[in-house]
Amino acid sequence: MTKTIGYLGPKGTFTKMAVDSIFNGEDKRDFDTIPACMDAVESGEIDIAVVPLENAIEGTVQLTVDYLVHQVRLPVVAEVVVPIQQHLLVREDFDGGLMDIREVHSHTQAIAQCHQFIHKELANAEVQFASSTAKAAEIISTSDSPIAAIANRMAAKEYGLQIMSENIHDYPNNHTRFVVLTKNEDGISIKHPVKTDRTTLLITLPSDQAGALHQVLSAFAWRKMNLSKIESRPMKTGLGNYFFIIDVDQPYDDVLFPGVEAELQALGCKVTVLGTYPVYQVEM
Ligand SMILES: O=C(O)C(=O)C[C@]1(C(=O)O)C=C[C@@H](O)C=C1
Repeated sequence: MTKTIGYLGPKGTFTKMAVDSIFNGEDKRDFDTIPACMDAVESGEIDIAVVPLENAIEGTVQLTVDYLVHQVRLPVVAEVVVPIQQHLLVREDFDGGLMDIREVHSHTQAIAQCHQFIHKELANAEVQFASSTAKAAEIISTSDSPIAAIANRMAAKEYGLQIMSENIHDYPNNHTRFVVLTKNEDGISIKHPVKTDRTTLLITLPSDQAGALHQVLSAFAWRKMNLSKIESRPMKTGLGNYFFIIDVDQPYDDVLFPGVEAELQALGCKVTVLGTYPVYQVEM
């Protein structure tokens, strides 16, 4: 049966690029926000959501992580890493220079990835946040004011815009990790070589215990389990209360992971497995 896949729209977002790079003919539906996309999987309206999780320049997409942890606990079943190239787009009929641009529109993550360019090259432009990079492109395509969007090449095509400056992200090695969320992974087939396998854990420490984080990390260290990310986020229950998200670069197994979980539980930690999944790397 055809699966329905939700993504942050409209057409031309980086998330849509991520979806197209791993899924072929499925039914693809765009949503206005990342939470709306995840809610639609939770309610059963769609089968799969693909959402951004982390960017190499700007770090964690906090909205995704917080919504996943606090609102809808959907299993992560795959990850796709996509190269991100940000371009400055203007209407075809714009014939001014960079200093003539009065507003620059984009998603918060894209604005953050291009801070230096905006600061140095767009000194007369006011930053306007949009719900996605493609939404920003759509907005500027309908305005005859001297305004620009930061978005990708697909958005330029989709909304009939010209690329005024290419690759304006502040650091060249720009990639975003997207995760595939679903309640039922049966029938999902991704035809792409798997780069690695990863397991993501959510760990809550016992409150105010000296050396607790050190003990947590030791449980992985002496088993020689490689951690590729550790990040703390507020529990939202009061200042000083945090949980940790830990990425382990190996698939869940029947020996090492249950051992870690038992050890951490004995320390008073709460451990939840958010997913164990293949990671796909897309080249553009
Ligand atoms: O606005 C988009 O195009 C998105 O798909 C969202 C998003 C993000 O939230 O990180 C995805 C990848 C890029 O890092 C910039 C924006």
